[in-house]
Amino acid sequence: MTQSRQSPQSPQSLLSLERATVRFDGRPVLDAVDLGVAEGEIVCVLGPSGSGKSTLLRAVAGLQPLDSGSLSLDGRDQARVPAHRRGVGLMFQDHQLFPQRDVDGNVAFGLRMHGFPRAEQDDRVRDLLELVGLPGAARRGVASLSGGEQQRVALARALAPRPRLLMLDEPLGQLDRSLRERLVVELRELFGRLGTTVLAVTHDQGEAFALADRVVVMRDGRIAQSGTPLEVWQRPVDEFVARFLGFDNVVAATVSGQVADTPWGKVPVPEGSAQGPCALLVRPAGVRVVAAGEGLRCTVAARTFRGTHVAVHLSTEGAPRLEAACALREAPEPGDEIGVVFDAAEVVVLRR
Ligand SMILES: Nc1ncnc2c1ncn2[C@@H]1O[C@H](COP(=O)(O)OP(=O)(O)OP(=O)(O)O)[C@@H](O)[C@H]1O
Repeated sequence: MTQSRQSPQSPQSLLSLERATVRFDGRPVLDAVDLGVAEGEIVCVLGPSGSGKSTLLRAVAGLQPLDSGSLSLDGRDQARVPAHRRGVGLMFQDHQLFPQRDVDGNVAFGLRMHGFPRAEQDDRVRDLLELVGLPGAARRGVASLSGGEQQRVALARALAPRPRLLMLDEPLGQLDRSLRERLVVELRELFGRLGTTVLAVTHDQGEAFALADRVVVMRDGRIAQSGTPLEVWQRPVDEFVARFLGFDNVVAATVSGQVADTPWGKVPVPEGSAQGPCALLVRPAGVRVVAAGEGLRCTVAARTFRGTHVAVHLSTEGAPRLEAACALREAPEPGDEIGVVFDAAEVVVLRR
């Protein structure tokens, strides 16, 4: 497994979970999770529905007690610390703004709760609205704002009490794709500038990879893999993570030396790959189309335009379909008979 940069016990960890476990009806929904989040780090937790992401956030926020294991912030155990004393900020998917209040009333909410003097509240609200790109919006009613603007107000509200840890649950879930892509870049820049430590949960891998310093993939209450976006993308550890990331060229194989025996024939593997039976991933970029008569014989079944390339779906006798990533001008047509060779640099031997 790829190691995270911080061990859960690391003295630099702002947040540290050790064997954190939550059970519902006897079933572990968080199952002995070890996780450290360093000061200033942005960690995104990814995983399919029901894998325990929200339960993890709720446990850190103090909304869900652990059944066993421990959770500390700044090295202090939080078992007996109620939610409102943990100094963490939470922003949920449906951002739950107060519809009857204006923007100022929403952003200043936490500051009023904490008894900040009025002048300081006003200063902070002004600064935060500037920061999230809504200068001068303090008097607007939240109902008159667009979805993206409401999201920014929710973010300003979560940031206002200057939480030492900001937690985001599907922060951009409701928004359309182009707005999400823009906001995620802005968020990363904003958190970097403020030095905010962030633990975010999303099921959108694009969002997680764009936002995070480190990605944590969860499966059935456990951490399947943790690493930088590049590490996880380039070297998914097992078939679950590979398929979750959208890779479909995964087959059972047996590695011997620098070659794997697969239903697609012999596939070269990188030097030093683990030997013996495994699951094998061939990234679409490693499926190279060559002239018919060379390599593995395939027929083009379909093509999908993907903006930067064309995904070409290939059928071949007696083996699962293969996806190849082809340059826009070079993609073969459906029905074409072609040959395929594999590029070892794009092949990953996965843990069984
Ligand atoms: N209060 C509860 N009582 C019983 N079961 C619960 C409770 N809260 C969550 N669960 C169950 O725990 C599992 C994990 O739920 P959780 O909400 O943490 O998953 P998730 O990864 O956030 O999913 P999603 O992406 O759908 O929000 C699910 O099977 C869910 O049904």
